[in-house]
Amino acid sequence: QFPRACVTAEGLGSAQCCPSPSALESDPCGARSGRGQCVDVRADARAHGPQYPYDGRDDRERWPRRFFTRACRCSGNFGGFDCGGCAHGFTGDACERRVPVVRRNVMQLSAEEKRFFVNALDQAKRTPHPDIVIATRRYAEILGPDNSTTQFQNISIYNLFVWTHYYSVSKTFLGAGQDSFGGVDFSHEGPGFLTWHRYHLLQLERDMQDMLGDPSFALPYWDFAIGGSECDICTDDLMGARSSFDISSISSNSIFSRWRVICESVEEYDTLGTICNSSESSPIRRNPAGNVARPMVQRLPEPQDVAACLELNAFDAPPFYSTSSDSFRNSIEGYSAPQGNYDPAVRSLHNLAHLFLNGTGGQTHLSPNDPIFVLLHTFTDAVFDEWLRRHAPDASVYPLENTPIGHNREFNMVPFWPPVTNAEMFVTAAENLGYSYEAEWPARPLTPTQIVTVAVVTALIAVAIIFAASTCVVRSRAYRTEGRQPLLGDQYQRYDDHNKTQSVV
Ligand SMILES: O=C1C=c2cc(C(=O)O)[nH]c2=CC1=O
Ligand SMILES: [Cu+2]
Repeated sequence: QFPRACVTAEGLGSAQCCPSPSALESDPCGARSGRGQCVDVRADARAHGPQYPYDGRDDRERWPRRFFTRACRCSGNFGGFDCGGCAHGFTGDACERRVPVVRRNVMQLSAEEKRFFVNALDQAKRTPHPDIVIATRRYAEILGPDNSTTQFQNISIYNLFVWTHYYSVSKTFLGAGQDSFGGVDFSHEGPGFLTWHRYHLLQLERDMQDMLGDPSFALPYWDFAIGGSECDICTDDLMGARSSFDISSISSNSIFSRWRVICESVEEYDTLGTICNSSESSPIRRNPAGNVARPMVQRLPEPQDVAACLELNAFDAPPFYSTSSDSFRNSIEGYSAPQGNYDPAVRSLHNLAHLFLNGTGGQTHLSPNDPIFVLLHTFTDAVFDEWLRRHAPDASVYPLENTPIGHNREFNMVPFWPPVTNAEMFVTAAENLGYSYEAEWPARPLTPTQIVTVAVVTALIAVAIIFAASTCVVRSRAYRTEGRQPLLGDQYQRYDDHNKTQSVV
C-alpha cells in the first residue's frame, strides 16, 4: 500500500516517495514550512529466526526498500506520508491541539452511538481511500506487460484495512509450478503481533476520523473475555445477529449482511503469484460457537484468563514464536495458556475469540472482512496497553533480533506506509499515541507472597479476637453486677473495692 502520488513509473523508478502536502506547491514533505524532510529509509537488517529460510525471494524482506528507499520523516506533531497531516492525537493547522480519543466498551454505547458506529463502518466500506492504492502484483511485475502501467488499484478505506492484514500473512511465491511458502507471517506468531495490530487499528481509526471530519472519533472494543457461548455483540443493532434462515449467515436486518469479502482467491495468489485486489466476492460467513468438531472453540475466554496473562512478567520469550512459554505476547495472542505454559492444543484469548466466530473471522487471510475483527483487536490492544502500564517495560524489553522475519524491534511493519517500526508502537497509548481506553480490569490475583501475608495477618487477627473474647468472658463473669439473678452453679470473683479484698461467691 502506497500513496497514489508515488506509484507512477517515474516514482517507482526513482524509489523516492516524498510527495508535497496537497496544500503546498512543490514542497516535498513540507520541508520549506518545517513540516518534515525527505530522508533515506532505514530498514532492519539484523538476523531473523529460522522460520523463513530464503533470502531475496519476498518483496517484504527489509520492508519497504524493495519499492522505495526514500520517504518523508515528519517533525514535531506533523504526520502523514507527506507530513501534510498531524501525528496521532494532534489536530489543528499547526497540529498544536491535542484531541482526546477514548475507546469505549461497545456494549456501553447508547443506541445512538451504536447506530453511528455501525453506519461509520459501512461508510468506510464504501468510501474509496483518498490517497492510498494497493499493489495487485509483486514488484517483479509491477510495471505491467507494457512496462509502464503500474499495477495498483484504488480500494475503499475498510477494504484497505482487510488488504493490509492479508498482505502481511500471505505466502511467499516461489515461482510458477512451485508451492508457495506458508511458514511466514509478518503480523502473527511473534513479538510484532501486538505492535502490528496496534498500528493496523490506528491507521483505520485515523482514516475514519478523516472520512468523518471528526479527529476525536474512536473505535470501540468488544470485551470478549466473558465466557459462555453467547456472542453478545452479534445483534442487529451492532455487528449483526444470526440469520434465521442460515446459521452461518448474518441476519438481513444488519447492514453487514450486504458486505462482500475481498482476498478470497488464495488458490490463484499462491499458484500465479498475483496479489489480492479490491474486487469483492461472497458474503461474510459467521456461526459463533458453532464449530461442533472443536468443542474448545465453542466457548469464549474467561475474565480470569485476562487477569492471568496480565500477571506474566516477560513480554516475550525465546524462540519469540507461537511456541514460546511464559510470554505475555504468546498468551494474549492465544497460542499458549493464559498462565503462560505452551501447549500445541491450546487456543486461548485472541485466537480463541477468532475461532469462536467459526467463519470468515477465523481464517487469517480473510478475518478482517468480518467487522467484529475491529472490536476483537481493540480489546486485545487494550489488554496490551494495560500490560504496558502495569509492567512499564524499557524499550529494550522488545527483542532486537532473532525473531521471526518482520518481528524484530526496528523492522518496518509490513505493509504500512510511511514506514513505522515495531518499536514505535511499544509505548503506552495515552502518553504517546493520543488514545486511551475506558476499561475496568478483573481484580489482580494475589501473588504467593500476598497469599501468605494475608493468611498470617488473618490468623493473628483471629487469635487476637479469641484472646479478647476469652478475657472479656472471664471479666464479665467476675464483674457482672446486681440486677441479674446468678444462675445455679455460677461462680463469681467478687472484688471489694473498699477493702481491696477478693472473695469467691
Ligand atoms: O484471523 C485470524 C485467525 C486465526 C486463527 C488462529 C488459530 O489460532 O488457529 N489464529 C488466528 C489469528 C487471526 O488473526
Ligand atoms: Cu490478525
